[in-house]
Amino acid sequence: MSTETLAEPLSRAGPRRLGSLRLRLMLGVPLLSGLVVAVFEWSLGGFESLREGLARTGLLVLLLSAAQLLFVEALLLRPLRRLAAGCEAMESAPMPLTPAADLPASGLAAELDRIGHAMRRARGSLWQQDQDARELRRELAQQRHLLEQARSALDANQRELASLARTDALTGIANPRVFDEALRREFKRAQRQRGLLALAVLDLDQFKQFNLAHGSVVGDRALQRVAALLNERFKRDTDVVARLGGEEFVVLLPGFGMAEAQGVLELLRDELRALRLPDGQGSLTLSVGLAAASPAHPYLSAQALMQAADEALYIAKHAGRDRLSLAA
Ligand SMILES: Nc1nc2c(ncn2[C@@H]2O[C@H](COP(=O)(O)OP(=O)(O)OP(=O)(O)O)[C@@H](O)[C@H]2O)c(=O)[nH]1
Repeated sequence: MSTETLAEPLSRAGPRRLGSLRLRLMLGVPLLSGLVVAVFEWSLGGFESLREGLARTGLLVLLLSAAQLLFVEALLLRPLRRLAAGCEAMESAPMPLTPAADLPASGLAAELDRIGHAMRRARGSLWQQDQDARELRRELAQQRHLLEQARSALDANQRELASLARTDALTGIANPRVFDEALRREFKRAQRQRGLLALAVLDLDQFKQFNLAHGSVVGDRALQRVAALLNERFKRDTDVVARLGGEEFVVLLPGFGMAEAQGVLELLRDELRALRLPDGQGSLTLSVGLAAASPAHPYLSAQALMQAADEALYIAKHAGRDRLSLAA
């Protein structure tokens, strides 16, 4: 049974109810006893006079009342009041515990005091457990909050890592791995659908000289400008622009044949030549090797298409740079 259940009826027996109990005992028991004695004596021989009988009965009632008052007060009501007070105290914060040595040693009062004492101890212990549980709940909420923060930081790190694994750190465009995947995917699609696929390898001319003349920091910014220009020019969903490494870039144009791709790449070369480089540091030119797969001009594999574009670039370089060369 919980202490609340135990405490309720006892604490409800407050001072008013105990007072009424005392009144009933004080009046009822002596009157009843006096009446019984009077009837008994009268049956044995009767009183000499009615007055004498009434006086003896009244005296008896008074004596019994006094004795009963002492008995009820000392042995019953006082301990009950203490017990009720203990129960009321259980409704609030724990009371300081009475040391066991202070409790009466024996008798009804001692028993009731022990019960009250035990109930207060139980209440104190429950109160303490409740406090501990609240503290634990607070700590748990804090830990949960920290865990949420750590989880979202981890998610952000994972997203960043995934992005780093797919992009070129300097320019932010796709890296060779992403390009390889796209080339294989688009080549298979073009084969399946008997479509067109153009592939251009682009290499900045004399970039070593540019770096030497302007420094590698300016060289880095020039590479970023070129990447941004490529991104702007080739922005269809299916276009793929990547940096293969150093000053070499690649563009994959699904749906484009040789002539169409050549047209946009020549425009790009013009734009690059006119590109304002950081701090007005001269200009750059571009050599391009272009290959295109079509039903009329198929390639055996994606690697073969790539190799054809590479060979075309080699020819453009050896023919004097700053030009676009078509694969045979
Ligand atoms: N600033 C900068 N330079 C780079 C980077 N990667 C490669 N390079 C430089 O690019 C230059 C490439 O030189 P080369 O391979 O000789 O090519 P090139 O000078 O452009 O000559 P051609 O290709 O024959 O026209 C080297 O000096 C590299 O150090 C980079 O990320 N930043």
